[in-house]
Amino acid sequence: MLYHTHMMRRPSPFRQQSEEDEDLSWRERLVRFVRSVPGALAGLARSLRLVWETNPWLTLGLGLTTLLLAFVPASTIYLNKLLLDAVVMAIRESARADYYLRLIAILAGLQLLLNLVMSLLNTLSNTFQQILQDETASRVQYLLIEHAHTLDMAFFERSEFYDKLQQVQQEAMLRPVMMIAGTFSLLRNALTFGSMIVLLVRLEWWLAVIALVAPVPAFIADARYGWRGFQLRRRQSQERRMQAYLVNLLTTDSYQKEIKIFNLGPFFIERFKQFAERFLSEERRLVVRRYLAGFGWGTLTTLVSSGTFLYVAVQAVSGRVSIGDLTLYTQAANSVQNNFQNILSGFSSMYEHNLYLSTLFEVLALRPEMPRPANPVPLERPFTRGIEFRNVTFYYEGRQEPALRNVSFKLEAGQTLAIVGRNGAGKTTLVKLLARLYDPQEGQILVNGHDIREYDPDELRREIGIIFQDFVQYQLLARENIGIGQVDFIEDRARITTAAQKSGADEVIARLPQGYETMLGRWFEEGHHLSGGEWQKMALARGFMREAQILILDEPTSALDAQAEHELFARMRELTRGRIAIFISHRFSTVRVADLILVLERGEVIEQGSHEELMARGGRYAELFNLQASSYR
Ligand SMILES: Nc1ncnc2c1ncn2[C@@H]1O[C@H](COP(=O)(O)OP(=O)(O)OP(=O)(O)O)[C@@H](O)[C@H]1O
Repeated sequence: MLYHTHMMRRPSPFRQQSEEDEDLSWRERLVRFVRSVPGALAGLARSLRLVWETNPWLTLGLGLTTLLLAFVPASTIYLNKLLLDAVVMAIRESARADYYLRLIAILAGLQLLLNLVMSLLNTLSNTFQQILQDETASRVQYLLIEHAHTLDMAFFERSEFYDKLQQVQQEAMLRPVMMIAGTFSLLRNALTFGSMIVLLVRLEWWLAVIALVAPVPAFIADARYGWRGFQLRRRQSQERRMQAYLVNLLTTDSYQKEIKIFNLGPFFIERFKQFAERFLSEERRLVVRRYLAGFGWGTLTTLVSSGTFLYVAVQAVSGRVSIGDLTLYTQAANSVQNNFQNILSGFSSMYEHNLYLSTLFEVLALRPEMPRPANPVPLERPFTRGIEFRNVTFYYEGRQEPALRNVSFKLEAGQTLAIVGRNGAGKTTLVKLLARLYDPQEGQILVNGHDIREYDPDELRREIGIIFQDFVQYQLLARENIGIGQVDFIEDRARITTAAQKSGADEVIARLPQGYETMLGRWFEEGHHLSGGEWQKMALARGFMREAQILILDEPTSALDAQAEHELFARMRELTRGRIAIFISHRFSTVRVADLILVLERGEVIEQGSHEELMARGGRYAELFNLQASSYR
């Protein structure tokens, strides 16, 4: 439990807000509620647009059936009254029993018809809502991934962004339809309510007033718990993300090896359990309190309706109203109370839906921060002017130390650059900046004579083929694993085969049971597992698939065996002919062939030149080169 207090009591940006909530007076709560109305209406309008765009016909169908249903209860109650009165008359006036029996039969037939219509409308309404719900959830998911795709790299490195995404995925998918269905049923309740009031006022106006007032406290209590529930989820979202991460750790193939060998299973499972216990107990407390409060206030309503019944029954005994009227009045009074309660709780759940939806719309409203040029300079192929970094300094968000400091170098078209340096020196950062995953805070990067900010980022990236050190092992077919290197050519078998030959992946594929049609990875049926080096050859083929002007390989041979590495580098000149090639490597044997070598240390270029120049200089490069060469002797 120590772990709990340490992990969970961490200050959270949302905690303060929710604790303030506990101290609010009724008046302040009312003010907050009234202030939230415009927000809820805006949320309603946005949801309506979303749902309507998903499927206008179903939305219309749901609206129509819901509204038609509004008039069923009053009609049923009125028919009941007529039926009862006819029964009483038939008993009283036995001479005209035949007439009344016929009337009873007609009324009973109408009642049956009404019930059938009601059940049909209910069925349609439920069907429409269910389908609309599924379609909207899928569309929200689609909008989310489509939107996430437009956002800059930096968003994905911010934990608040992940928290919001997580919250949206857990809570916001079904809310738009719930909001709309809630609004329709609100209207429905309002109409039913109106029709009942008409029936009720015929007896005593003040009975209508009592029925109206009784459910108000229950509504306020419910809205308050809705707000608390939302606050709780918000507060927990960091921890819930950690919990999802633990599940992922324990259920994903690539983590299993290490988890088994270090015997981490029980450790992570225990950690998961602690999170779960904490969430469940918080959740339980809230649910119990919410429903107990609902029960308490609901009892008030029940007392009022019993009182009403007693009053009207006494009236019936004294002959002031008929037996039919007695049932009508008691049913209508009940219905008014229920409807009014439904209307109020409808408002409170709309308020709750809106809280979750606002997070969804917040995420969807995020815009990329990296500016795109209004009139981009076209990127000419082939490059004639190479690459230049001019005094580039770059800080990652939230970091005090720059990852790159005042980096300058120049590379001609067709040349090869090698970047060396210790772990964390900034090598990968440098190539990420070249691909404009981030913009540097100072300095300029030029590609083919223009600042890269003048190009359209997508067009720039089309000319860059990168295979990162932590390349992705796509759980897709072998040919797709290569083809996605240039996705518009994914069906081009000749190009895929050529790329595979260049990286040596063709030999790997030749040994696979279905060749290019083999599923890779173990996540899906008949997936085939590859070794680290085999995966790397697939990733390299992906790089060669792309006929980009700049080919960047971040430790491209780290997992290859000595022979494969040698073969690749023996052909590297030919493979990258006419293009700019950039390697990041810790192996000096591969580095020495480069036209230009940059030695990075703590984000700074401390030496640059060809292998011969740097060796002659006798500096850091020469020292590292000799160090590595001696270990091979
Ligand atoms: N996304 C990120 N957010 C914040 N800091 C980062 C991020 N990526 C890298 N860094 C930091 O920037 C510095 C340079 O990292 P970089 O990945 O460029 O090093 P590298 O030279 O490629 O290292 P290696 O040889 O280990 O691959 C490191 O201190 C690292 O912690």
